[in-house]
Amino acid sequence: MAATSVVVLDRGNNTTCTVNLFGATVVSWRVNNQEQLFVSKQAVFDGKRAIRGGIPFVFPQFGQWAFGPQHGFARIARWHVEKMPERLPSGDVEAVFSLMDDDFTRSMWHFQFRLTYRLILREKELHFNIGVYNPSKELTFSCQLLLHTYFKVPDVRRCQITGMHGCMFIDKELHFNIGVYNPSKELTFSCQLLLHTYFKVPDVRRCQITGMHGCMFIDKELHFNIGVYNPSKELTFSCQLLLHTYFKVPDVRRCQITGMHGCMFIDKTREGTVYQEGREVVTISEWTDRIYQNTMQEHIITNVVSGRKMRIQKYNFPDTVIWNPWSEYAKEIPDFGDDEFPNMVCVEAGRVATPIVLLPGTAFEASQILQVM
Ligand SMILES: O=P(O)(O)OC[C@H]1O[C@@H](O)[C@H](O)[C@@H](O)[C@@H]1O
Repeated sequence: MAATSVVVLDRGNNTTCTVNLFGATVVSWRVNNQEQLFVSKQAVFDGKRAIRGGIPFVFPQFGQWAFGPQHGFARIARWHVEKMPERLPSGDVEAVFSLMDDDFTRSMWHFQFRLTYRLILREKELHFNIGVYNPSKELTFSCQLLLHTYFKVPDVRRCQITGMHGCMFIDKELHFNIGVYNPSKELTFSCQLLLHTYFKVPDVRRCQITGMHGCMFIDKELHFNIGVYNPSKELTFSCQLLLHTYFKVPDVRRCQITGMHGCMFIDKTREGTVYQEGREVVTISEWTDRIYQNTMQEHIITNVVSGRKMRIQKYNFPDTVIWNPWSEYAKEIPDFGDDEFPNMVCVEAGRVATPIVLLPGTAFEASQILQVM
């Protein structure tokens, strides 16, 4: 498969959605031949760098990451086509993409995971359904335990043992069944261990003990340090998820964005200071990089392509990031034109402020609907 393989959902009437399998990046969404998404003229399609525009898929990390690239690996990983575009009885077109852990993802993040990304192209809408699964198996164990005690008796033929009357038995040994319960949620434990041996000596004042010369000591007991190793891997993972949507707009200075009023936001242009949004609508007239928390389920962006409105509806995506690099920061982005900033705004639905925690065998689902109004 070439680095830039694409899958096209075609609903007819020049309404299409194009997905590049590199990152499952939606690189185009045309409604009646009108492109709704911004892709930079300087975007690079080399199968290495994240595509600058469209809808990159941010997972498992939003922002800088100590273990891998900014915004995680999903946007630079090769996704699979789970279901090729198919026309539904409604006339809408559906396609499903997926990403699972492999050597590439495990080189940064050792967890097993599976992402499914279902897109449905409707007449004026694009639907996104995302599933994040943790397929790891539980670490609960079952076991048997027995104290195999040998009692000393003068003659076993003269012993009598009570307590078994009426019990079923399957062999000739005497089993003590003892329940063992593993109450752990966390898999990693820390503990201390000590063999508290009482040596019998005639007079402790005459004993000499070697082997401590030069050692630090904290009390008067003799400690034997024994390493204990828990070989289980962590199976529960936490992650962040975000659809980094670049909307195409004729002039970002004329856009208004609803749904943030009263929300707290982290302002990344002001060293992460937290503020509360006092405006009914957010407007953009400078470098903007904000993580709004617990935003409304719906945002409306005014003055997008052809002066229309764009509605964003989101489910299980509590946060909304708003980003525009403006002229000063645009210059620092190699795959973004210096003069392109007025023609885009990123309004990104996600779950980033508090991470998603997935125990083995559990799933998280979220969705977004974009609608041209
Ligand atoms: O250049 P990247 O990695 O695609 O990121 C673009 C922007 O993405 C936004 O989501 C972040 O809030 C910004 O801080 C970041 O600059």
